[in-house]
Amino acid sequence: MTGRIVKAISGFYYVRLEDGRVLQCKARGVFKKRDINPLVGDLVDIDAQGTQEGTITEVHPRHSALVRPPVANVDQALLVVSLVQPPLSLYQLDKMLAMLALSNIEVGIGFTKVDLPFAQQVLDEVKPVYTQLNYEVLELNVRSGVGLQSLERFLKGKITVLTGQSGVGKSTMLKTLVPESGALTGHVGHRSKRGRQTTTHVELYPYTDGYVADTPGFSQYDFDKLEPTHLGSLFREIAQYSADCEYRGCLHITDSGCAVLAAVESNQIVKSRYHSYVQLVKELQEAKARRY
Ligand SMILES: Nc1nc2c(ncn2[C@@H]2O[C@H](COP(=O)(O)OP(=O)(O)OP(=O)(O)O)[C@@H](O)[C@H]2O)c(=O)[nH]1
Ligand SMILES: [Zn+2]
Repeated sequence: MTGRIVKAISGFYYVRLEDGRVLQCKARGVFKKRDINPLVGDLVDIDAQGTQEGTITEVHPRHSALVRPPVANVDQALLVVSLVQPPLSLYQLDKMLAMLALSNIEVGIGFTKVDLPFAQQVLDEVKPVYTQLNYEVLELNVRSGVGLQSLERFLKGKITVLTGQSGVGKSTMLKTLVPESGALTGHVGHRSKRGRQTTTHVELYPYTDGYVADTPGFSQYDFDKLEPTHLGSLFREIAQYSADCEYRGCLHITDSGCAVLAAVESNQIVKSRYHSYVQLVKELQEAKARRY
């Protein structure tokens, strides 16, 4: 039988079969020897023992694997961002887009709380910036169900991780999409704020022949080790214009004659995006300095 690992806790893997049953499984001992570590998201073969338990006998090849959070075969992320309450931080948004680009995950942006005062104004300002960069942008009011059809289309048949800052509406969204989700685990990663950074608990919830993953968030660990000169490749428009930048190893911040700077001055690159980029270059330089 073949199934998908939807949860892993203390050496047990919870494998969901095509008929919807979930079996509690152990991994075969030989995996350790072969250095195979089954991950949530893996497609696996199992031998069932009775109706509740089984043994994982084979792990199918993965098309991707994230380390922090540990989850395999993720197709895309939905970056959940609230327009107001908490207020939109373009810097945080651009930083998370860059982090997801580093992990090589496709990403859509879900703006939430469109129903609240001033949200529409904020949306009108920022939406064109990101659609112009070819990000899929969803407008959502998770409480009342506005935008749920576009969300359903976005999630269909894919394994999607929900990510975003605290308070933006991820749990509300998950509860709306998968009403049982709250009852099952109580969102280990989300509820205990103090334990949040240390827990690596990931759970996949079946949704319209795909899965939605509830994760404690993406780690900054690998991002902080990034060379500042590589950051430009994670900003779509900066990557595009830096092809015309003649300086090797250019940070596109000070050199006159830099093609990226020229594009910023002529408004072909949006100023807020460039500000986020410059701020992040500084942070990476500081992180690098701390390492030596
Ligand atoms: N008005 C409005 N409120 C929303 C919407 N989505 C979520 N909320 C509210 O925003 C608050 C935070 O939502 P959560 O779903 O807990 O946010 P979260 O992203 O899971 O936050 P953490 O658990 O801290 O990671 C709750 O009071 C929700 O009811 C929305 O679209 N519109
Ligand atoms: Zn340059």
